[in-house]
Amino acid sequence: MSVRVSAMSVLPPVRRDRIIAQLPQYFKKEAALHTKDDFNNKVRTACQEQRTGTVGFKISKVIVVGDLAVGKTCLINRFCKDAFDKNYKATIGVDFEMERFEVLGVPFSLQLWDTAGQERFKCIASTYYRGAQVVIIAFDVNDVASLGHVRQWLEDALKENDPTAVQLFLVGTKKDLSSPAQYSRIEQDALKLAQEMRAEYWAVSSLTGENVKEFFFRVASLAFETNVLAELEKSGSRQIGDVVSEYPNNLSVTVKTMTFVTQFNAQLCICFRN
Ligand SMILES: Nc1nc2c(ncn2[C@@H]2O[C@H](COP(=O)(O)OP(=O)(O)OP(=O)(O)O)[C@@H](O)[C@H]2O)c(=O)[nH]1
Ligand SMILES: [Mg+2]
Repeated sequence: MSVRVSAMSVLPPVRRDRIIAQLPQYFKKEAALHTKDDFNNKVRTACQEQRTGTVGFKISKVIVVGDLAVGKTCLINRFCKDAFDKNYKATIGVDFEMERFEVLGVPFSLQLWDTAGQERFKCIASTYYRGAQVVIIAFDVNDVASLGHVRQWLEDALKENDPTAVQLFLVGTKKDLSSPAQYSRIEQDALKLAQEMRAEYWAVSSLTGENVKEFFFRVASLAFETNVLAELEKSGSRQIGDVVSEYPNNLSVTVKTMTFVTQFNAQLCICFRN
């Protein structure tokens, strides 16, 4: 019995508007994490053949950082709840939302961490930065200073994470408040910064909803693609009998044992349901 089937049957089905079958396109070609038209071929094939290992069970951590009142909470609320609040309520510490997707037929979840931008809450928030696969740095396209602080936010977020493993996004918010001329001026600087940081650039409006869904779909898709590729690399180099994990007390887990544990967990899921 397939482990994937049992896990899916325990959870409610993924919302129909969270199903991703095509790779969502970048916002700006000059500042994209990659510019390919479609998912990596190996990833597509692995999904078709149900060879995605543990990816379907994984939850990828995404942190959203940036100056106070740039619109981090509104961005998450627009996507997760399709809601917008014009009144500012500062985030105290952190908050998080879970979003479940189905990418190329495989379940995939993002845990979206909304952090505080206010200086006095920053030290609480920063303790939650660790273990992020995706870092989203938000700035207000109508506030040059908030763009100027992006590097500091990046530095703080990367202190707690492996800089080579993190996927970075730079997001300009409140696009609805800027005129086309004003916007294109700040966009030039933002694109330059995104290129230097190796981040993918987006501009959104949580008030109108412009680009919000497209943005999060792109985040989910690129995080998923990276996870499947990593999983394929791991399983490609793994042979039956190989030691894949060493515990301090000299207990080692072999590939054979791992398979047994996975099957055992799947059985448990089924017992739990019944
Ligand atoms: N016009 C417009 N206003 C927005 C938009 N996004 C957020 N705002 C407003 O900006 C203010 C701050 O938004 P929040 O989402 O609370 O900001 P935040 O970044 O979470 O702030 P902290 O939690 O303090 O870090 C609120 O009054 C929002 O209504 C937008 O896209 N357009
Ligand atoms: Mg907030």
